[in-house]
This record gives sequence, C-alpha cells and structure tokens, in this order.
Amino acid sequence: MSVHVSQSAHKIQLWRRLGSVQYRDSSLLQRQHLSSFSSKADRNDDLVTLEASPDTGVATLRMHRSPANSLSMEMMQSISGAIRKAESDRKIQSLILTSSLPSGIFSAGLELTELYQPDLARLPKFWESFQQLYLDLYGSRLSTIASIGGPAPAAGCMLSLSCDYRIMTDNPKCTIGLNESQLGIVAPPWLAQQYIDVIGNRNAELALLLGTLFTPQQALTVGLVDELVCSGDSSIDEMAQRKAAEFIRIPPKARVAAKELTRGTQIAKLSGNREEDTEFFCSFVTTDTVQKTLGSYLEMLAKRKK
Ligand SMILES: CCCCCCCC/C=C\CC(=O)SCCNC(=O)CCNC(=O)[C@H](O)C(C)(C)COP(=O)(O)OP(=O)(O)OC[C@H]1O[C@@H](n2cnc3c(N)ncnc32)[C@H](O)[C@@H]1OP(=O)(O)O
Repeated sequence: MSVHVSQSAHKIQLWRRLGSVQYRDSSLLQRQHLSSFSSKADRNDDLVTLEASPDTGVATLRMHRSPANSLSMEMMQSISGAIRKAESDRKIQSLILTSSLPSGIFSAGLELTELYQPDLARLPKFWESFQQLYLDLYGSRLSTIASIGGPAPAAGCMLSLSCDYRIMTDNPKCTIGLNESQLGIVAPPWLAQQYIDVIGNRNAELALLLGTLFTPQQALTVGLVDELVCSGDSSIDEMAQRKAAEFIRIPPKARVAAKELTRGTQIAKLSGNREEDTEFFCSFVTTDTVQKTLGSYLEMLAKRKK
C-alpha cells in the first residue's frame, strides 16, 4: 500500500467519513459560550520582529501576536514577509524562528476564529497564506532553526517541522504535535508528509490518529525535536545561535542543494496543486460536521481556562 495518499483519494475518504453537508450560517453554531474567541482584526505591522545581524549572518524572527501567536491570515503573511526580507539580504545565511511572548507559547497553531464560522470570502486567502508560509519556510535558502520555548500544537508544529533544526525547552507543560484529529479536522497531506518524514511512518500514523501532543522528552525520543534545553542550562537562544553558526560553516550552495534533495519533491507537489488544495480545504472546513466539532473544541478550551 502506498503511503502517499493522493489529494483526490484523501478528499474522497474524508467526504465519506464526515459527510458533505455544506456550512450555512447555521443557528446550530452558536457563539455565546465563546466570548474569549472573538475574531481579531490584525494590523500587519506589529506581529513579528526581524532582527538581522550581518556580522554573524544570523537573523532572528520573533513572533509576538498576543496572546498565543495563533496564525491569523495577517500573522502568516507577516512571517512570510519577514522570511523573504531576511532572504533578500545576501549576508544572512541563517534564521532563528522564535516567540517573544511573555507566556513563552511558540504558536497555538491556526487562529481558530479563522476556521470557525469563517468569513467565506477570506477563507481561501487565509488558506493560501498558510500554504505560502509552508513554502517560504520549508523551502527557504536560509538554514532555519526553531527555538521552541513553549507549546507548539498543530500549525505551530508545522512551523517547527518546516525548520531545519528544532530546539525545545524541557518543560512537560510545553507540548508539540499535530493534534488536528482532536479538533475533528485533519492535517493536509503536505503537512502530514512532513510529520512522516521527520518522525517516521508508524510514529506519524499513531500520532495523527490520536492527535498526540508530545512532551519534550517524548518529542526528543521520536525525533520531533533535535535537542532539549533544561532550565539552568545555557539559554535556548544561545543554543540556537550556536547551531546557526554551525550551519553557516557549511558552504551555502551545498547546504541549499542538500535541502533541495529532501524537500524539493514535496514543495513542487504542493506548488502544482495549490488551487485544488484550497478548494478542498474550504469545502471541508465549512461542513456542518466540522463546524460543530470546532465549536465544541472552542467551548472546551474556554471552559478549561475558567
Ligand atoms: C486539507 C485538509 C483541510 C483541513 C483543515 C485543517 C487544517 C489543519 C492545520 C492546522 C490546524 C490548526 O492549527 S488548528 C489550531 C489548533 N490549536 C490548538 O488546538 C491549540 C489550542 N490552544 C491550546 O491548547 C492552549 O491555548 C495552548 C496550549 C496553546 C496555551 O495554553 P495556555 O494555558 O498557556 O493558554 P490559554 O489556553 O489560556 O490561551 C491563551 C489565549 O490564547 C487563545 N488561543 C489559544 N489557542 C488559540 C488558537 N489556536 N486560536 C485562537 N486563540 C487561541 C486562548 O483563547 C486565550 O485567549 P484569551 O486570553 O483571550 O482568553
């Protein structure tokens, strides 16, 4: 059996399982319990900071979309923009991706209010921004290091998977993984493939089915992160800088060509399939079934907070 499920096969299987009733502005989907998840209108200009150091060749991209670095469309565009800006400086060879939120949260994944009762005109653009972010980060000419000081679920995990190296704080409260199944959704094939490529087929299979969020120690064991930092050890930022310096010592052309060997096929695959991927996402996420499950998940998060 092939492990590379095609987009069409993936689509048919999901429709069979989840039903194909289209989302309307259904009264079943009430927002009254979800006051803490109100939509956020973003300004593009204050979501990330890029600090480039031509002397070391390292740029640091800090995410600070309060409260949890969840990925709204504007947030994803801002991260993409910062990656491209760093790439345009030929003196920069390495990028550290990190969070500067006081909570330490790396990224809570996609902004849930973009998925729940979505603005239907915005939805395809939102998804295209997600695809673009994956393409920009996974395919970057820069060596990329994720410095993960807090939780990184779902698309937060995608940000880490798209980097070349992952360093995480060893705090059991900080978990990482593709937990989509717990929300009644599923990772798109290109994201699931990253997971398979990084942690292996069997680990990915189980983790995708169960929506596992790994503790740092578990993540290290399955290879989802490369290194842990204990409190008291040198800071995660210092470790990221040291790793960046190690990558910079490799001749850039060879480093980029080596990256192309492992990532080129997947990047080309999504690049040639973006429209179909977007159409599928929009019809899938707007089904009543998915909307109801997302609503329940949001309620659960709000209650847990109380
Ligand atoms: C082709 C197939 C198509 C199918 C489409 C599927 C798309 C698949 C790809 C990705 C999916 C996703 O990324 S969905 C998002 C999944 N994310 C989560 O499940 C994380 C949910 N959040 C948490 O578990 C926790 O918030 C946390 C562990 C990240 C942090 O916990 P902590 O206790 O420190 O903080 P709070 O829970 O109090 O949260 C703080 C603050 O942030 C808001 N929040 C958290 N997560 C989100 C989010 N994803 N979107 C929007 N807002 C979020 C939370 O409400 C709190 O806000 P307030 O302080 O204002 O109440």
